[in-house]
Amino acid sequence: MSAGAKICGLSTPETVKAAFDGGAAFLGFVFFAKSPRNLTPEAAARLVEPVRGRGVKTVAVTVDPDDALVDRLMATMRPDLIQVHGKETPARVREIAARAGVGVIKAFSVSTTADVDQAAAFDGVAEHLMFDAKPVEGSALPGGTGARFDWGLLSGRRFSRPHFLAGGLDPWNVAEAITVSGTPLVDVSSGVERGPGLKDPALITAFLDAVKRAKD
Ligand SMILES: O=C(O)c1ccccc1N[C@@H]1O[C@H](COP(=O)(O)O)[C@@H](O)[C@H]1O
Repeated sequence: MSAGAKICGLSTPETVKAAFDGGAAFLGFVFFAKSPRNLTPEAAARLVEPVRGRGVKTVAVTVDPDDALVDRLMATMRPDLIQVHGKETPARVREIAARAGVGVIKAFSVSTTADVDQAAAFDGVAEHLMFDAKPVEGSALPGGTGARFDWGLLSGRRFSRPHFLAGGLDPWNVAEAITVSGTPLVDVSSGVERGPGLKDPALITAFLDAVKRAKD
């Protein structure tokens, strides 16, 4: 069975359509002021309307979200999942899931085996775990930078629910990343862009085709 894919940082109807038509399992929308992909919850609500209830899961990507943002997202965009990409604890992940009434994707910054090990405390708490590359020192963004980590660190790792590999994936390397890591889910942002925050429908299609062809 091929891996499932999340296309992250969508901001136009054309790129939402390309991701949906290409068979993405998850569509991600970013709510982080420093990101070139930042949206308002109201803008994201308009973007997800055409695909709501059509089998694809929508994801609100956040960094240490406060309760006000969680409430606003649930009142407008109504995502299927909330991704948290900051320093959230297992207790905070539980709280966000209970408050929102939807599952949480907890992201980790990885450069060593120990970084992967820390995820054990969230297994069974978060709906999905996501392993992303550690950003370079001083980066304004915790994700969406195109940085990669050693995919082999995930080889043989099993969790109670399917996990994501993220960080520096693109249409040309994703098949190898799936083979090396054995990951069931992949996530991409900058690797399907022609400039910061500018998603390219043709690159989205190429990425999803490469995922379908990959062998795990
Ligand atoms: O994409 C962003 O701008 C972003 C902002 C804040 C938190 C997370 C963000 N992106 C996440 O990082 C992964 C990997 O990005 P890339 O493929 O290396 O560019 C992305 O898919 C999002 O989940």
